Amino acid sequence: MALSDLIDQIVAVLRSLKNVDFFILTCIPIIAYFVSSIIYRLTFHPLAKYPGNFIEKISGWPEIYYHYNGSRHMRILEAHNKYGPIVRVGPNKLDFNTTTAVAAIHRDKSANVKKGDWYKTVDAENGAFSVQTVIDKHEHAFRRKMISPSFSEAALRDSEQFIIQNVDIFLRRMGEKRGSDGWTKARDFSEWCTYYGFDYTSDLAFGSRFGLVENDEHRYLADLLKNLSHFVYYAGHLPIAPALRLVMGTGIMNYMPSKAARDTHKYFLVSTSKLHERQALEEAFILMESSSEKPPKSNFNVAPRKDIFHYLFRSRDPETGLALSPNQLSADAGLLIAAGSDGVAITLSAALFYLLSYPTCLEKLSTELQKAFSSIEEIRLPKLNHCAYLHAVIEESLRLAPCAPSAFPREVLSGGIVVDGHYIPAGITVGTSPYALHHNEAYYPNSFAFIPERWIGGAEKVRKAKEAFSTFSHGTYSCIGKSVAYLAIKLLLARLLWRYDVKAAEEGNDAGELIGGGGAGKWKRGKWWSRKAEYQMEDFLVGYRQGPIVRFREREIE
Ligand code: HEM
Repeated sequence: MALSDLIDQIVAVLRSLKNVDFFILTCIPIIAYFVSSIIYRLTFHPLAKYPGNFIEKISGWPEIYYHYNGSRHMRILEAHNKYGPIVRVGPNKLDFNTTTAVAAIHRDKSANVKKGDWYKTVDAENGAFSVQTVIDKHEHAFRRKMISPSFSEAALRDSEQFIIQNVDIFLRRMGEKRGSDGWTKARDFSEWCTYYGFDYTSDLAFGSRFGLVENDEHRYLADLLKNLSHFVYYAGHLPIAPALRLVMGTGIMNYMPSKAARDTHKYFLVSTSKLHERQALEEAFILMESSSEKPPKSNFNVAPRKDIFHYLFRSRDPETGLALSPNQLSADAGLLIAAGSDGVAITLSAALFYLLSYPTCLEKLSTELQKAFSSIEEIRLPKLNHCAYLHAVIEESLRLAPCAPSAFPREVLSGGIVVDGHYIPAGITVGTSPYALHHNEAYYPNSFAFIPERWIGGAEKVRKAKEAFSTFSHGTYSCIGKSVAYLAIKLLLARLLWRYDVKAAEEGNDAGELIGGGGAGKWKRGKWWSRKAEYQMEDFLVGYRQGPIVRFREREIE
């Protein structure tokens, strides 16, 4: 059909409409609005001069789709490679790929920015913000002060023995189901590390483990958290987010058409019920202490452990004497389970993937561990922190697979901000993306290669690498659990490789590649996940992953 025939037919249909006047009166203004806003965004908008993909300059929808589809981190990197260090990634959004921008936006504690509105959706289920999602700067300072005692030196020292118990349970499971050749059956290491993440975190936060490593009763939690991350990641940017927040935390969530939305609701019910369990123990103990009649020995007359909530229940604002509200405690409970589990699990899986891909690095690390420790029990602090190569392997894994790979939104406040010599006015969202920074060749030459040596030796080389390293973020809002994370990663990786030989499993991998990399397993899904030598992640706020699929064999101890 010729174009003119098609147009004639459309006109005929329009003419046949009874309310043709109404149709024209409503359509024309809508079309005019869209056309004029596109023209404005490309011409007079304060970000008009910045480079970026056309579609992202004129609309925020592509970015929402990237949040949904898991490819955001790789698209941002591609945009930087194409357009340079400053890229317009949305009509009102800039992403920077320089260490000077990291300093201006994150390291500078007086930076004229606040957390973006997206944070409002993350904890809407709890009716209160967590320490991570609270937007008001003074309120955040208060929350950070309240949670700090849980992450003191003393608390870290206390937590080591509990992490070790979790590591030992994990190692026993890894050694099960051996064949006649001594090698165990194949297992998805990322899945088991996720279970470990939930177990050690619940142990440190609430003094009792979920027990995912031992049995499957609570393994559904892994899916709940993945779906929650995915849901809040994209839904927090939807134009209907304010309305959505009104129903979050209510029973309506159980009837939402999206499973991810329903799972978000379930996740917070579980984290809050874990908190209530811990609180009941605390209250029963306090009651027992104040009572003149001591009850027979039971769970309740043993002092609860000095876990994270032990400190949080006792924290008071020194000026007002205020404690955290029940909703604020619930929000922190949900955050702590998520924050403590995923980052550690991703790093461990990525580390094993790269060590198997780079056998000389594996050999070097194993030798360091065998030399440093004569028994597995010796593998603990402070000696653990003297293993330079172990530390370098972990830094390199955190660099290549940063747990939260894309920028967290920071909104410029009234008065603007200058970043890399550019004045950015109020209302614009700015950010730096760890995945893009970590693949910036100026800071990490041969950036896709796994080179732990980047983190050892030459002072200038290491200084440069550290400056761009953004996995834990920087400044006021940086990760408060960083030392716990390093301890949980180091203890598991060192004890695992001290005790077991490890190899990639052969089956399930028709491309002959290590699962976890592009080209293998589920990652056969197109251009964004095609780098075969890279540990692949889907960016759903935190990275979701698969593999490596591995086997273990008890090492012969000389
Ligand atoms: C490899 C592991 C980890 C990584 C990569 C990581 C990364 C991060 C990042 C990037 C932030 C800043 C988020 C933002 O700007 O919105 C953050 C905040 C936070 N993380 Fe971690 N984290 C890890 C482990 C942990 C652990 C083990 C805990 C506690 C048990 C924890 C607790 C927190 C808390 C409470 C915050 C909020 C801090 C604040 O806003 O003041 N994280 N983390």
